[in-house]
Amino acid sequence: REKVEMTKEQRALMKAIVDAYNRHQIPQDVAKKLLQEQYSAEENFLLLTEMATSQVQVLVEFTKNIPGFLSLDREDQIALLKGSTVEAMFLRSAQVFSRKMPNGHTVVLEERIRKSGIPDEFMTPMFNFYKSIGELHMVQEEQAILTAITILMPDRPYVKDHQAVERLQETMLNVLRKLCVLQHPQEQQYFARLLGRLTELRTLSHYHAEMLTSWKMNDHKFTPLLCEIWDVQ
Ligand SMILES: O=C1N(Cc2ccc(-c3nnn[nH]3)cc2)c2ccc(Br)cc2C12CCN(S(=O)(=O)c1cccs1)CC2
Repeated sequence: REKVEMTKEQRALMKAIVDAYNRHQIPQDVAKKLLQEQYSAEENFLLLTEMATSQVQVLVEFTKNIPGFLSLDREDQIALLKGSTVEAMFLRSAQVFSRKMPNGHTVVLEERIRKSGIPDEFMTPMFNFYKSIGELHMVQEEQAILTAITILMPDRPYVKDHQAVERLQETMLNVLRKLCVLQHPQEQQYFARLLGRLTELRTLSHYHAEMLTSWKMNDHKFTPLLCEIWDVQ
């Protein structure tokens, strides 16, 4: 098998994306609030909403730092952000949640999320996804690039310049493919497994859209940013 090596450009691109991914984190006090006391379902929901709002802000900042993103057509930039936020947020939540939270906390958070008015038929696929991400033991470079690949999905609704997005995503996929070979030499199909998670994310985002409707019915409140990005109300 030929020796896989990253080019100088690929290493620079990877560094830029990882730095952006790590630079923007949600304020830990928000996540900590979830862990503190026992709240009612409504208060839990409000905390998750607050956290989701910070997550979206963090994802917008991360996206702006993806090399090439800001040179895309402005309306396409918006279309990519709106189309990918739920998937990118769930991917990042699963990554951070399994890494950041000491075991005891995960149990508490799981129970808080369960008790926040999220329907069970959504909890199961969500936690299956979260576990399947944890089992991959992605290095942070893989996490950051996989998140960028999710955002640069050319087939999002209303994207006009399909080619331009495809070219950017292709560059990321090439870096991720090499990275997987270098980081997981024993697992031939590791790269394919990572991409398989993106399919699982699409299913989650369909569930999420359904949930939004039911939350809207039971007049759950969302922040202006989430209403804007999720077309709520
Ligand atoms: O909140 C979640 N969590 C807990 C969580 C998320 C992120 C951090 C964190 N810490 N530091 N950086 N990030 C900590 C805990 C989590 C964990 C795994 C998966 Br899969 C998914 C989630 C959601 C994502 C948002 N939804 S949501 O349905 O969009 C919704 C919005 C409003 C009310 S409910 C709920 C589940």
